[in-house]
Amino acid sequence: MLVKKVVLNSRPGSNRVPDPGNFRLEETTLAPGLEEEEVLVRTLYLSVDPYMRCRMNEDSGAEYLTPWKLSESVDGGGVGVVQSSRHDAYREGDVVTSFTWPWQTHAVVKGSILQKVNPSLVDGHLSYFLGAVGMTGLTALLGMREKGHVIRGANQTLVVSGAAGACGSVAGQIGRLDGCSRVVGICGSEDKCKALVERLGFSGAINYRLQDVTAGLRENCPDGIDVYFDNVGGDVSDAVIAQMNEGGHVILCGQISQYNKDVPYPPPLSQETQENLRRKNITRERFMVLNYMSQAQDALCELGSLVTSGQLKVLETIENGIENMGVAFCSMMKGGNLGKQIVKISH
Ligand SMILES: NC(=O)C1=CN([C@@H]2O[C@H](COP(=O)(O)OP(=O)(O)OC[C@H]3O[C@@H](n4cnc5c(N)ncnc54)[C@H](OP(=O)(O)O)[C@@H]3O)[C@@H](O)[C@H]2O)C=CC1
Ligand SMILES: CCCCCC(=O)/C=C/[C@@H]1[C@@H](C/C=C\CCCC(=O)O)[C@@H](O)C[C@H]1O
Repeated sequence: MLVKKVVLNSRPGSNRVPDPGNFRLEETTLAPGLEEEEVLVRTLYLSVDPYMRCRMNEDSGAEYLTPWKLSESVDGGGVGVVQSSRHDAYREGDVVTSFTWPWQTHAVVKGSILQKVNPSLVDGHLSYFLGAVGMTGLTALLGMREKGHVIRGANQTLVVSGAAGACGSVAGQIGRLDGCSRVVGICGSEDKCKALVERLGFSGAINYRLQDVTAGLRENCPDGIDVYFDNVGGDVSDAVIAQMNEGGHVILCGQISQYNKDVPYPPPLSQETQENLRRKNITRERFMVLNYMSQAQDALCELGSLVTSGQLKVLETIENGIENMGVAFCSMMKGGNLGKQIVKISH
């Protein structure tokens, strides 16, 4: 069978913005037949995610992220359908997902990398398994619950950076559903600010590209900030932490503003921000969703029912075609996405 695949064409270098030319589309032939434990899958949707920027480097900077190899098939989150199987757990027609799905139109994979999913959990919106009812939704839900210390009725103000993205858009909604009295998002466009307030029920939104974040926070958070879901790091996070209340909590989810720079993860904080955290006794704990996979099944069921009941709104930006994987990835890294950035590969 002739299939299309995306390989890593070149590395951007650890201090540069990635370019679609860093990826290359190739054709390859899948050998007929399957070995024992193997499964032939057809790809429906692929995910592009910020951590992939680190996998483009020779050294990813994180022990759990393997660098992609030059001229080899790239991989990441994917969802697809089983076409044939020599693994006991999978049958033709099953819908399956994986964190390490090859960027190919079809692929032969080991059954052990797949998990079977139930389409009714997402009312048939299978791309949600890569977003709100998948890895980024889990990150938002479990990050808020494990590190946010939200107490219903405690009149807490939550601020979310990267608020119109995949994790941020869910984190803000979970904060509201769990009882925060004020939820303010920080994001990079007027359209995104509008979507947060009008579609997702955020109390307010700040466009960090146009507005002074410090002034915007003073206006939107008159009682200070109790919980901060941090997706971006850098200057935005310094401004948020400066207005946090005594005993507040920072959920250190990601630091995308630093991923095109040659710095360790998490990147070092300024003296002033370190002093703010210490003086106000603010916790700032790193959260990694992969460390909480024992809670994944229950959390995915909760996310699924919040979505299907309409309590959790899903935002997605869908690009079409495997040839556009690099375009979609680079666009997401620059803020081209509203909600989860997905690439549709086949029907
Ligand atoms: N800890 C964990 O287990 C996990 C962590 N993450 C982290 O969560 C964060 C969000 O990921 P995800 O939801 O998938 O991605 P998003 O859907 O949020 O997409 C990335 C967004 O980052 C914003 N951005 C890009 N550059 C900057 C910058 N310099 N300053 C501020 N914002 C910027 C852009 O939005 P805008 O228009 O607002 O600039 C862009 O849309 C990332 O840091 C990621 O690494 C993700 C999954 C798991
Ligand atoms: C170094 C930057 C990390 C920033 C945080 C982040 O985005 C973490 C994301 C992970 C991501 C890892 C995915 C797959 C790892 C396996 C692939 C491999 O390297 O072989 C996600 O799936 C879970 C998050 O914790």
